[in-house]
Amino acid sequence: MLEIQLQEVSKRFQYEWIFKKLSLTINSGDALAITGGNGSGKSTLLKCLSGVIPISSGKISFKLEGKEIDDGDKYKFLSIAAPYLEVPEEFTLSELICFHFQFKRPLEGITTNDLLDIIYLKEHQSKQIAQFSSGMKQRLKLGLALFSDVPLVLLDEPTSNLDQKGVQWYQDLIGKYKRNRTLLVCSNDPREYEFSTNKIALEDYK
Ligand SMILES: Nc1ncnc2c1ncn2[C@@H]1O[C@H](COP(=O)(O)OP(=O)(O)OP(=O)(O)O)[C@@H](O)[C@H]1O
Repeated sequence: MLEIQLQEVSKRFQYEWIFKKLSLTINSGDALAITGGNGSGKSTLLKCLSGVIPISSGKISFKLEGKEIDDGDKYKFLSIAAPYLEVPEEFTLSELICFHFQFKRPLEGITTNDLLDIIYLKEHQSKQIAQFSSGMKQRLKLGLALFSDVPLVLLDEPTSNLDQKGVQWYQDLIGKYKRNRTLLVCSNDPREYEFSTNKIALEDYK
């Protein structure tokens, strides 16, 4: 059971405040939509939450079964799919999945073969990622994030580069595999977060 608490969290780049005094509790199993116009700070907030970049003030705490997790260990409990996160292009698909699951265990009961089927890329398993289309890469990123056995899944613009079939696939995937995990989705597209249980708009924290 992972609980995330944000206490008066603010972030600025040089003299530009991106968001200010954001306080929020995200309970285990919540599906939170983080909305806001272009440039409002959605990706910045996700990066702060994952520990990729520091916050300017306030506190973000992760508590697992009531015990606070050290900042340096937070990455172990989360997975991310985002447009700015690249996957190593020199690997084949099978090699990459195998590599990824050496660091993050797959969801219980899911094998590499299952994942290849679910992301409908089985016939491309021996192809180098460099030769993937943008939609194929996106299905791969979503698959790796959702099928990692972590209590927190962070998704930034999850349907970017997906066609209509891909959007439907994404919605079905969340329905089937969210399980009891916490999900945070940064988005401007309601189709990406229609399942959400809570929603914040970053315009409210300027
Ligand atoms: N490393 C950085 N240095 C300086 N400014 C930055 C940096 N990263 C982001 N910003 C600024 O922070 C603001 C928020 O950007 P961010 O990418 O978080 O917005 P967003 O809501 O995710 O936008 P979009 O919907 O277009 O993806 C922008 O003004 C952006 O220029």
